[in-house]
Amino acid sequence: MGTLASFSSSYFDGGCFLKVQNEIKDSKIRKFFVKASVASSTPKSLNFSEIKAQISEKFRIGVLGASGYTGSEIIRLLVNHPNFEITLMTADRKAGQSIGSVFPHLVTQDLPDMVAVKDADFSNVDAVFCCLPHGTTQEIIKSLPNNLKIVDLSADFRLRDVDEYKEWYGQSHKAQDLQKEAVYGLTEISRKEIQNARLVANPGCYPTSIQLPLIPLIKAKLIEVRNIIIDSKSGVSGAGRGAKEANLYTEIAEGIHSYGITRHRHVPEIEQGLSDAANSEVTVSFTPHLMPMSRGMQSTIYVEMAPGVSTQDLYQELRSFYENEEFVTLLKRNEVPHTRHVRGSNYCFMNVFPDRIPGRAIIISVIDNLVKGASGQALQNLNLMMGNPENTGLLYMPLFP
Ligand SMILES: NC(=O)C1=CN([C@@H]2O[C@H](COP(=O)(O)OP(=O)(O)OC[C@H]3O[C@@H](n4cnc5c(N)ncnc54)[C@H](OP(=O)(O)O)[C@@H]3O)[C@@H](O)[C@H]2O)C=CC1
Ligand SMILES: CC(=O)N[C@@H](CCC(=O)OP(=O)(O)O)C(=O)O
Repeated sequence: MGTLASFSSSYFDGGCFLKVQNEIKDSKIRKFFVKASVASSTPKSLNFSEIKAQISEKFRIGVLGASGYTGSEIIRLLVNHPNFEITLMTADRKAGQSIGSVFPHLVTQDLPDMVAVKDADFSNVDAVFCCLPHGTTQEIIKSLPNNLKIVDLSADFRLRDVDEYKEWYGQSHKAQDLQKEAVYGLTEISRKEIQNARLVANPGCYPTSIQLPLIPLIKAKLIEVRNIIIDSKSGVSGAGRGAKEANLYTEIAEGIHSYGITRHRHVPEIEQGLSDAANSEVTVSFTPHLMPMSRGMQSTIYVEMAPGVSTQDLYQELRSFYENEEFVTLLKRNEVPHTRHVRGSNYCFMNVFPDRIPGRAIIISVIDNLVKGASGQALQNLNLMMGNPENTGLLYMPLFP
């Protein structure tokens, strides 16, 4: 099998993987190569024992809430991950079912059946993605073995102030010690802290699309922190898979509507992140809208620039802040970000435009709410926490058309 090393180097050096792929007889090793092809960071050449070691030493991953939209999205990403292997999946009403029966698009995957959280065996798991509704999440996380690394996709550990949590989420926090430990996981902003965290609070989808463009501009003092107006739009998968009358096709199709006006629970999360960046209290006007599309999110943000600052300055700042970032892309001047151009990917596309009113600018950012707004960013974070290159398993191009 010494030839494997040359297969690997010929693939990694020459990009001729498809040609050699069929010559690799061992299906497990072939699978490894297929998976490695999505990880840009895979070493240039590996010998056989290194390959074996990588195959057998995958981290064992639990997905809590595998029967939901963010759960199924993390599974979609994980099945092609070279260093992670799903060993546990949980559901609530759908406990006992196979993933293929609940999500037919995943029927080809050989995965464990879903079990109830109370019946889950965590001895077989190194890390979990917690894709559960807020409120229930904190109690479940509190009951997990404390050697597990956790990325929580719910809102339960995002707000540092437990009184604020109570005010916006209508219940007292039941895991306040863990809340103190949690690191807010906006990857591009808090990479170092995330690397050393045991529990990461993955940001909400709206806050991700809003904070990514605003934090660098606020830190550089290029925009006024008063008078920030944010208009956001989300696809319906943002509301989860649970059946709700308000999310019926007839209620969503052929129109859009605003909701949560002045009181959406992402307001304190957005203000917490922007206030940290400003080192002073920031308040925002934020109105989300529901769009007749399954996935995608756009935030259109109206800001007042600091005296003497131009949109060119905002553009330059975002360009230098994100120039080495894999997943945040500042488009060329005048190019308009579209949600359809990031669909199914972990990218955030953004741009800055001069307003007609002097001194004001309009910033547009787009993400896929289920990927950069949820499961993709969660995987980016767990990669960091487990010592993997951050982009591992995330280099899918957007699905278009
Ligand atoms: N959808 C999105 O775009 C985003 C969602 N989030 C957050 O991620 C989390 C998951 O969201 P999403 O996947 O959309 O939600 P879904 O409603 O689609 O899925 C919820 C999951 O949790 C399980 N579940 C529900 N109640 C319980 C319970 N009491 N005990 C154990 N398991 C339970 C469900 O199981 P079963 O199906 O068997 O009932 C299902 O697997 C939420 O906190 C959400 O706010 C964050 C960012 C974006
Ligand atoms: C369209 C839609 O309903 N979206 C959800 C936000 C999704 C999200 O990010 O929620 P978490 O904060 O729980 O993670 C909402 O407005 O509540």
